[in-house]
Amino acid sequence: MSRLKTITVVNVPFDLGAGRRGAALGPDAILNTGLIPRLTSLGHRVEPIRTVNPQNTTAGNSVNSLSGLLHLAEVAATNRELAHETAAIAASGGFPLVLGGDHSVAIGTISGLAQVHRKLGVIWFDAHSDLNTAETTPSGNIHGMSLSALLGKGHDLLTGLGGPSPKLRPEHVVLIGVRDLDPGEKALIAAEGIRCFTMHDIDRLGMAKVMEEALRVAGDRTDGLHISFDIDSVDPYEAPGTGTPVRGGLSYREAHLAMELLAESGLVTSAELVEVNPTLESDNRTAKLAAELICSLLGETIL
Ligand SMILES: NC(=[NH2+])NCCC[C@H](N)C(=O)O
Ligand SMILES: [Mn+2]
Ligand SMILES: [Mn+2]
Repeated sequence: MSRLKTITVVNVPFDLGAGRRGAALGPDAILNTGLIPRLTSLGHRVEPIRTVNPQNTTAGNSVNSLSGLLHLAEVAATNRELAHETAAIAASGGFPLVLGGDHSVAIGTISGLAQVHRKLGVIWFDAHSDLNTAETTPSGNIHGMSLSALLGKGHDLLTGLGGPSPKLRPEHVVLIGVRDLDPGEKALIAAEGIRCFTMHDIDRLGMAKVMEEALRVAGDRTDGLHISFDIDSVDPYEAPGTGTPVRGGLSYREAHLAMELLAESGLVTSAELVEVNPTLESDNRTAKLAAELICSLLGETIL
């Protein structure tokens, strides 16, 4: 696959999947750093931006405490629309670049991609694993349930979105940067045999080795490779503007190295960058980091 891509940015200003508001401002903050001209100067063709128009308001809301899932109707409606976008872009051979929004948008992004890539590999960068279900969630926040939904575990409105469930096979999924797991998530990782590179593994092996193995799991014998990047995988010192920060994360260089190695692999077919919350910082530090990481993923190098 060519290193130069036709990229379509899809904005998803939605944050009802998270426990606090603000990530809906992420797409604008990231774009404001000058991301598009930077991508163009790398040689990519950048199509007009698409924006999913979610019902991102709690007025007349659907907080559904019976199902244990907060704002389920809004999350499902937003992701249905998003799935249409990513499916159409991928089907035309383009590179979908989704800007969230909270991490519940991965449900729509990947459900759309799965319509085109029958054996999609996913590398999921996150402090968390987002493998809760209505039964195991400590919060009710759907951004903590997106990966389990894609693996076919959870509410029908989420698992069945945009095509048959499951969207992903556990053997094609890799988690990187993990350091905060709920008990039910640990059980699911073990039961499904999901490859999980925790911060401990990154400390021991180094990021280069971790990426080599991650690419083998998600990049070999798959027909597409998606990068789902939760900015809270990076240490809060570098990425303070996010809703659920956890100490002890990826360093600035570890995060960039991971993106550079993915670019070198030539295997990546789509990406999303989520959980940037500009209301939690004053200097746009986290949005700038997000834009930089996207550029590294899409071929920017130091030399
Ligand atoms: N995408 C995220 N930032 N997820 C955070 C999830 C936190 C916690 N595990 C929960 O389920 O509520
Ligand atoms: Mn996440
Ligand atoms: Mn997270």
